[in-house]
Amino acid sequence: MKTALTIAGSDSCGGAGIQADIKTMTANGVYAMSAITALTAQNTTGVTGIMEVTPDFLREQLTDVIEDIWPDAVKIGMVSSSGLIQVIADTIETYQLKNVVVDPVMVATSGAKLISDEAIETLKTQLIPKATVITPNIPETEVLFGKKITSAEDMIAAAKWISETYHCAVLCKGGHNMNDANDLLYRDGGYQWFKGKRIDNPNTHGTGCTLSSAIASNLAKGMNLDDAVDCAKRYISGALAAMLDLGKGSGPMNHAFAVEGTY
Ligand SMILES: Nc1ncnc2c1ncn2[C@@H]1O[C@H](COP(=O)(O)OP(=O)(O)OP(=O)(O)O)[C@@H](O)[C@H]1O
Ligand SMILES: Cc1ncc(COP(=O)(O)O)c(N)n1
Repeated sequence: MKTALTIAGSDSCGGAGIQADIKTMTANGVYAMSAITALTAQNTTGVTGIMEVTPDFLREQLTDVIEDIWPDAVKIGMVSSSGLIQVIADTIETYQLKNVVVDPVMVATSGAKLISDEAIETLKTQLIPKATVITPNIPETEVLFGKKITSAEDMIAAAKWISETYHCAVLCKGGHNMNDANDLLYRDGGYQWFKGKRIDNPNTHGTGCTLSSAIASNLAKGMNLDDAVDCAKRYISGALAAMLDLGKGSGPMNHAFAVEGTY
């Protein structure tokens, strides 16, 4: 069985972060492992608390996992401080980890800031250049690009600039566009659109975590990046279309929409 490791924050309500990642990896047929960067106390209406692990404890989790079970792919989500980002960057280098998907999580759907300003700089200089692909949403792309994005042409220009600057593939997600759900993949000097039908579902907590984990799962299984994104896009569309409706805010998706529940 192929394996994938998520390095991310825990979401107590189970829709995003480590919990979404493990559900997604499991539903996509790979063995999921985790190294937790922070505990969050949150639900579908907001984040009330964040308790980070120490850089040493993150390093210990990563070393224990990697030296025992080799991860065929790695997904990195919420990492809120520079010290933790540096540990992850060092670990990628030390073990020469491959198929590294970085979701540069900055702000939760509910509005809470999940990274410090200083950590954004470390993310840019230390982690993004080590990624196979990064998966920013539109606001995150604007932060990395330094300019507003108001059109499909802007998405292409931003993804091209980020890809050429940091030497990684860039999947600029269009979930924040109100008219469609088209994502743009810029890699190797060219781009491709992954078109999605917008699903009329207000429950989008954890969509970014889920998409990036599905891409990591597909890379672990040996798919090339284009196929990995294409299959991941179909998985997230299915999870959204299942129309789970839980909680008082923007609720989670049904990650197990294609999993048989009776044994
Ligand atoms: N209503 C929708 N219908 C169909 N696809 C959607 C919808 N909303 C988001 N998506 C898709 O979900 C994926 C995640 O995109 P999005 O831009 O929402 O990421 P995000 O903002 O990082 O997510 P998060 O909500 O976790 O912060 C993308 O493939 C996007 O196209
Ligand atoms: C631990 C953790 N990681 C990531 C997110 C972002 O997901 P979303 O923007 O869908 O809330 C989150 N809310 N919590």
